[in-house]
Amino acid sequence: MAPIDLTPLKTANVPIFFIVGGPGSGKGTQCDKIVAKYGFTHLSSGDLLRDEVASGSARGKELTAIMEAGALVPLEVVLTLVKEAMLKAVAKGSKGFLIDGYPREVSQGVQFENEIQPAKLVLFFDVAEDTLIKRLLHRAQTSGRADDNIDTIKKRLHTFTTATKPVVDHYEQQGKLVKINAEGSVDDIFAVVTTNLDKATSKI
Ligand SMILES: Nc1ncnc2c1ncn2[C@H]1C[C@H](O)[C@@H](COP(=O)(O)OP(=O)(O)O)O1
Ligand SMILES: [Mg+2]
Repeated sequence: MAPIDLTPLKTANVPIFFIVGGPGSGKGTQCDKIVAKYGFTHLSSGDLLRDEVASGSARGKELTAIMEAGALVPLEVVLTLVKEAMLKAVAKGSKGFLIDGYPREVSQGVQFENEIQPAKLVLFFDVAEDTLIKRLLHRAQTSGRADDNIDTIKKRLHTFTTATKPVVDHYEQQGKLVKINAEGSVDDIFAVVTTNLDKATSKI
């Protein structure tokens, strides 16, 4: 496969925020609100993967089996989908990016930042496991997502705890982590989010 030319993305040099949190922690909900207020582009790696599956491509068929097992998709595949989506958005004048659900492992973050550009901040939505399970079972009633069932939820929580917690520690050590208690109401959480984004995006 030919390497992707990332020059337009690097030249745009818009801020990039990683959005991290367990399944059901409210990443999608908060990102919708951030997009409305700041005009950033929200890219959910899970959505990009599900779109690829729905497209029926060969790449999509390989992904189906992995996602149904609640496991992580190979790094190269996710990063390629993210890059393609970022290039499309930059061509349309994107002001910045919310990368939701990525990195899931430290190596994913390192590779992304080496190949594209460093993230400005990492927002971590911190929610207890029993709350996550409650929210996901509730979402399952309307989401139609194959992975919103109790068996897959438990596997995803395990995958999150083992693979993603080190991501949180990694960015904490770099001083880029914003840990947000996300047990409260959507609006209370968003107030904390905006305080941090305003600080990070102010020119002064
Ligand atoms: N602060 C909050 N309080 C209660 N429910 C919330 C919440 N934020 C999100 N939800 C609901 C919406 C969904 O049904 C479910 C999962 O939210 P989501 O935004 O889809 O999470 P994620 O994208 O992190 O998986 O929880
Ligand atoms: Mg989501």
